[in-house]
Formats: sequence, C-alpha cells, structure tokens
Amino acid sequence: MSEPSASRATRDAVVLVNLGTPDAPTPKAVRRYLAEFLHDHRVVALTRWLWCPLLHFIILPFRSPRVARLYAGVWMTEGSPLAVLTARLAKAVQAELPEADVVHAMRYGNPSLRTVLTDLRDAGHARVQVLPLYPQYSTTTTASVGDIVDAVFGAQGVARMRDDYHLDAGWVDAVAASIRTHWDTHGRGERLLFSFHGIPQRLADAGDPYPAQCRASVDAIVRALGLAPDAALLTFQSRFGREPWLQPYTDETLKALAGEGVRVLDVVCPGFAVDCLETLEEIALQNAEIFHAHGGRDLRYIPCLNDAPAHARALAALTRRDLAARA
Ligand SMILES: C=CC1=C(C)c2cc3[nH]c(cc4nc(cc5[nH]c(cc1n2)c(C)c5CCC(=O)O)C(CCC(=O)O)=C4C)c(C)c3C=C
Ligand SMILES: [Fe+2]
Ligand SMILES: [Fe+2]
Repeated sequence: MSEPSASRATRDAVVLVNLGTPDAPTPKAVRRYLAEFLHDHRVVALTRWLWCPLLHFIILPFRSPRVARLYAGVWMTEGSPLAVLTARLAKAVQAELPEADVVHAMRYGNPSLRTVLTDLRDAGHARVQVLPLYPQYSTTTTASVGDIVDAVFGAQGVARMRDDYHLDAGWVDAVAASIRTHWDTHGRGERLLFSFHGIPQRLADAGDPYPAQCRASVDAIVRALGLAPDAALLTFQSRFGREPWLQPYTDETLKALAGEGVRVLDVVCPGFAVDCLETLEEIALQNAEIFHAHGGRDLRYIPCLNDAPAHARALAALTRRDLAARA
C-alpha cells in the first residue's frame, strides 16, 4: 500500500452511491448483476438452502433474458441509463462542491462500492462522506450500502453515511420545481400520481420506515406545490415475488383511474434519483400501455431530477452541511 499523499489526506471525499445496473443489455450481463443483487441478505432474507436453488435454477435463467430485452429498450448510447445518469449527477455535484473530491459507486455491479471505498481508504482521505442516492431510507437499500461502508472502514471515524434526505428542503423544492416545469410545458393532467419502488409489506410491518418516509415526502412536495393535502396519489411499483408488497400498487391504480374516466395523468417517481429501468421502462412504457389499454389517453411521465442544477445544488448543500457537522 502506498503512502497517502498530503493533498488526499486533507481533502474530503464524497461518494454518491446508487443501486447498480448491468454492464450490458445482454442475458449474461443481466444474470451477473441480478445474481449479485439477489444474493444480498438485505434484499432477500430467505434462508439460503431455500433461496439459492430457486434463484439459480428458476429466477436467474428465466428472468435474465426477459429483463435483458427490457434493458435493451431503454439503453443509451453510453450505457445503462442508471449508470450514465448517476455519473452525470456526480459530475454536476462535483461542480457545486469544489472543496471535495466527488465520486460515484454502485452497490451492485460497477463501479463497485467496495472497490471505490477501499481505494479512498488506501489513498488516505481523512474524511469520507457517503450519500446513498435513496431519498427515503430502507433496510433493503440504504442499510445495504451501510454494510459495505462498515465492512471497509470498520470502527474508524473516517467514513460517515447519511441515512436519508426525504424531507430536505432543497430536494423537496427541486422535485416540486420539476413538476411545475412539466405543467408549464405540457399543461396540467387531471391527476398527479407519485409512484415509489415498493418493498415487501412484511418489512414495513417489521419497522422499515420506508413507507412512512415516502408518505412524508409526498406531503412535503404537495405542500411546496401549494396543493391541497389530498391532491396527489401515492402508489408503489416494481413488485418482485409472490408475497404482498406495499399497496396501493401503481399498475392497479392506473387501471382504476382509467376506469373512473381519468384521461390525462401525470406520474412522478421521486424515490429514484435518476432515471432507470424502473422509470423509463416500467412507468413510461409498460404502465403507459396499461393506462391506454384501460381507456386512459395520456400518461405523462415527469423525469427524475437526474443531473438538473437544482438537484446537484441540493445534494451538494446537504453534503456540505454533513461535513460541517463532523468538524
Ligand atoms: C428506490 C429504491 C429501491 C428499493 C426500495 C428497491 C427494493 C427492491 N428491489 C428489488 C428487486 C429488483 N429491483 C430492480 C431494479 C431496481 N430497483 C431500484 C431501486 C430500489 N429497489 C432501481 C433504481 C432499479 C433499476 C436498476 C437499473 O438497472 O435501472 C431489479 C432489476 C430489474 C428486474 O429484474 O426487474 C430487481 C430484481 C427487491 C427484491 C427489493 C426489496 C426487497
Ligand atoms: Fe446462491
Ligand atoms: Fe428494486
């Protein structure tokens, strides 16, 4: 291991962490990614003798080719949307936070969180601030990032992680502004629906604060928009497996709304920092089709904040506060 350089040792490092994504829209790359993701005990806690045969002999062989085709449908020239947009967001945050070295990492896949943190530790950064790009805390996502931070840094006081930013005023205002901009450009839909990634209901029952934080985020954004408290709907998408997940489900709600005669619907997904398979494919393509098939006319998807200046400013400001609080 080389000696840490003086400049590294005195500069703060900031790591923006996202979920991760396959390296290519191919069955092989998707299988590798899903295997890493779905072996995480934070994501699937089933005992391994039950889960591994199911995962290796059924889920990975059958899901990987199907999901690879979905990725292919939204793949960008430079790569997976989640990878490309996370890298762009890190660059935008770096521009807003010149006093620190801002990098990004993925919990699953590349650039690997474990490798990025190990490199920062070995380079001798005095302080590492980790920001999981999940506004709402969940044991399935944020805590899993924390596992790697703990594994790399142990009890050293070098690395700290923020747990959530679901009520951060800068972030709430940035989401509200993105909805207002959408309305200014396209006009206002008949209803506004907030769709968040789900988790199993069992985890919420065991105390995962995720659904309460989603609710609190929606209430804050609705307030920032100056709307009545009941002006928006909150639903949960991306169910996986057979057990009940958080409800109401996004797809079932779309069908019901179309059935009630709603023709133009605005959908926003503020639980995702950047656009990805779950927004570009599941919401903007699949769910738009479901809405049409049930009589809806126009499902207008409002993009994630991605590398918008207001997003980068909000994340830079909260990280600056986190670093100042450590001084
Ligand atoms: C935003 C927060 C997320 C939570 C909470 C979450 C929980 C969760 N997810 C799965 C299973 C899958 N999720 C998949 C994709 C995916 N999930 C998130 C975010 C959260 N997941 C994102 C941003 C993405 C998109 C990644 C991309 O490459 O664009 C997938 C992979 C796709 C598929 O096979 O359908 C799976 C699987 C579980 C089981 C879970 C909580 C227990
Ligand atoms: Fe296994
Ligand atoms: Fe997920």
